[in-house]
Amino acid sequence: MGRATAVNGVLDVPVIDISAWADGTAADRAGIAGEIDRAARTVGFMQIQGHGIADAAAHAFAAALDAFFALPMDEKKALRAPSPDVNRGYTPPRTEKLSLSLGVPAAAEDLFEAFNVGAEAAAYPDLALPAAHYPANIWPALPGFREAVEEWCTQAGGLARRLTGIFAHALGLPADHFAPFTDHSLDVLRMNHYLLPEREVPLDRDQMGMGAHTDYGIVTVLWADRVPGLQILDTDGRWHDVLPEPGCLLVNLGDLLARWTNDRWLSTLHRVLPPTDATGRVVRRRSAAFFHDGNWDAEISCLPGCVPAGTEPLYPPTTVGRHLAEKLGGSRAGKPNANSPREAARLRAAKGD
Ligand SMILES: O=C(O)CCC(=O)C(=O)O
Ligand SMILES: [Fe+2]
Repeated sequence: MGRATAVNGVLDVPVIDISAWADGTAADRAGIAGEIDRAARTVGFMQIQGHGIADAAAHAFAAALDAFFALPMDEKKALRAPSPDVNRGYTPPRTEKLSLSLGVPAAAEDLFEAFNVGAEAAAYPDLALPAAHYPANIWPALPGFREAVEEWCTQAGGLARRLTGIFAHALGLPADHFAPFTDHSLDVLRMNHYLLPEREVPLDRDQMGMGAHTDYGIVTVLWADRVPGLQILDTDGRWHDVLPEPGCLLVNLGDLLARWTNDRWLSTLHRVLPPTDATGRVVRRRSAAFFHDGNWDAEISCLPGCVPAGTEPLYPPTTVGRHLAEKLGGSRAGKPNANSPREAARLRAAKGD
């Protein structure tokens, strides 16, 4: 595992321009893959420039997200999933505890409200996928909302898939290595909104916007307001603020890449503090995490080249479906996940704020 560069205590989340990936020379591609490998080994987060997603798609998506969260609470609550196991629809504020996805208790429910959409079994009629893992989406009756959100999923999903091609190169694997793990990937978009009504009492110190967690899948494409709140944990156990540079999308690696690479690549712990202004008032912040999580039935075990001779892999084999169910059972259904001991230990060892 490498070490991230901090300058005056501020962690450098590398900006990586991938625009030359498609048509560049072999040297261009090797350069991009090398930068990705370095960021993946040292930080687990990166800022992708040259991603090719038009500003117009981001603006239309942000407008849709605003229109949704501005709906009256009773209309939003009518869009809740029938049970917490169904990772779709609306999640009211103070419903989830993300740190339970690691099995670490939290004093209070996380502040965020969210709206989730994802891959549906109906999109793969030939595969007879289980509806429990690929449930139908729940859409609000907001003109243009579904179109803007689906377009964002197409764009973010395209970027995630392009990135897995770069990851394969960076790991010395065939270009299409990840294809059999992702041809019916369980992708989910979680739109997050951090806001408190004016009348709320001041927040407790341990109130989280979103509790500490790692992302569960392969790779996350994270669109976020340039409002402080997001923090990532470095390999020395210190939290650092992260703000995306204008025009960049944040990208972070999820647990499956850590498992495949035996922690050569990092699934970085992150959290969101309640976003506040200089006077300590909570201000509005928006983000949207597109999770490229892999096929629910894909088996995940360590890549052969990543286990040093004479040692055992750091993680036991699992399937995407089992791993996601354990994680979501923690965050959404309040059942502490006992199967993330390595990530939980990293959080427990984190230094105070
Ligand atoms: O709000 C953010 O910036 C991060 C959100 C996040 O980590 C998530 O949705 O998994
Ligand atoms: Fe996350």
